[in-house]
Amino acid sequence: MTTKITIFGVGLIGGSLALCLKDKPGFTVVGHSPRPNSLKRMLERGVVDVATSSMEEAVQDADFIFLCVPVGNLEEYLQELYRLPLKPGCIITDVGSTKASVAACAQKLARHDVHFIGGHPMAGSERSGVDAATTLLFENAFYVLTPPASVPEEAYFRLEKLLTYTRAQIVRVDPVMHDQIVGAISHLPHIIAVALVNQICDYNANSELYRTLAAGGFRDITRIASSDPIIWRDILLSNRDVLLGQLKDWNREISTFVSLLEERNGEGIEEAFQKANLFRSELPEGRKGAITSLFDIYIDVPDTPGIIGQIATELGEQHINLSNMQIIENREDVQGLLRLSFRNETEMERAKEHLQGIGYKVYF
Ligand SMILES: NC(=O)C1=CN([C@@H]2O[C@H](COP(=O)(O)OP(=O)(O)OC[C@H]3O[C@@H](n4cnc5c(N)ncnc54)[C@H](O)[C@@H]3O)[C@@H](O)[C@H]2O)C=CC1
Ligand SMILES: O=C(O)C(=O)Cc1ccc(O)cc1
Repeated sequence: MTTKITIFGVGLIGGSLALCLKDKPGFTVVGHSPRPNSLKRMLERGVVDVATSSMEEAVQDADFIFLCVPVGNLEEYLQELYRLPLKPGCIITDVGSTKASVAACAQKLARHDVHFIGGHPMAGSERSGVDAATTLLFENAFYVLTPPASVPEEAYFRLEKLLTYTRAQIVRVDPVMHDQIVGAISHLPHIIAVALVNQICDYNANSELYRTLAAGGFRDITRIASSDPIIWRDILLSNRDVLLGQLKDWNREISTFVSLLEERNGEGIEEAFQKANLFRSELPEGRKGAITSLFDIYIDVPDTPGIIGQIATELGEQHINLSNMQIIENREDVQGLLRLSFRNETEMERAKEHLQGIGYKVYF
């Protein structure tokens, strides 16, 4: 007997889930999109076994249905789904970055023959679309599930078992609590990163030097400001009430710094840094958090045409997943410094070893 898994919205997250589940014994992965181009691309990339624009065909006999569309579209998808004939016992889940609104919607629609369990894989990136999908995305990350009390344990365990293929750690959280916590550690930092980049963008209108000197660390800490505008518009609007409260607290934190500076209060500044230092030192290590870390190495490269392609091919041939690459400084006839970013330490270590082995000088 085959297990049919249907995915609506085969983009970064839907495509990565599809890749984790496809080719597993007894599984058939079906991708849905209303757009012919998306259907063609998901088949070309080989992330699904079957691609269809028919919602009825997609859900017919499905054991699991994943909604991986933007948060703002989850309600309309749920409403449509609940009108269709579904396999008794079918589990519907989503991957949205907020959980309270979708949980409330599913509770209103409730159907006795199917189970809705909200989900949120707490890993991702600033990139989007099926081309950015990867099997490694969820490895070593947390995957939040928010089952309502009405869902039988048997159904919860069935979903939990399926998700072991993502190699993420499942955690069970109340949806309202989820939105409070994820608002603070993911949504608020995205707002702050965008506001900070936009502030510097405005300064840059007076001198291009702002952009030039913002290389390196500034670029790293504001990576999340490059996230998809539609995905993030929906997340912020969905978690609006929580974020309005947290932004008030943020304003208070910033006002404290304004006062400390106005009063030239050096002791207060030291205390603020000490408090932050202590809390940061206690953050868990060795597991992906809500915001993905990048693992970077640097190599000297000659300034010759096609060098980036050569390095990418070298790593590709070793099946090493490169997340990003950038020339830091490259003048004609001078050695350039190439930054290579990886999503995990293992890939970074393999790249380091391989590049050293073929004669590159590697810095880390
Ligand atoms: N980007 C990230 O790192 C993470 C995102 N999420 C959540 O995952 C969901 C999907 O996000 P991503 O995969 O990043 O986005 P994406 O843009 O890569 O994929 C979204 C998919 O939904 C489809 N789609 C877009 N607009 C649609 C619409 N109006 N109606 C129907 N389909 C539409 C797109 O064609 C695409 O296949 C969102 O709910 C997001 O909150 C969860 C964890 C991490
Ligand atoms: O780019 C990053 O590191 C992210 O912050 C990814 C991310 C985006 C949305 C989520 O709900 C969870 C993780």
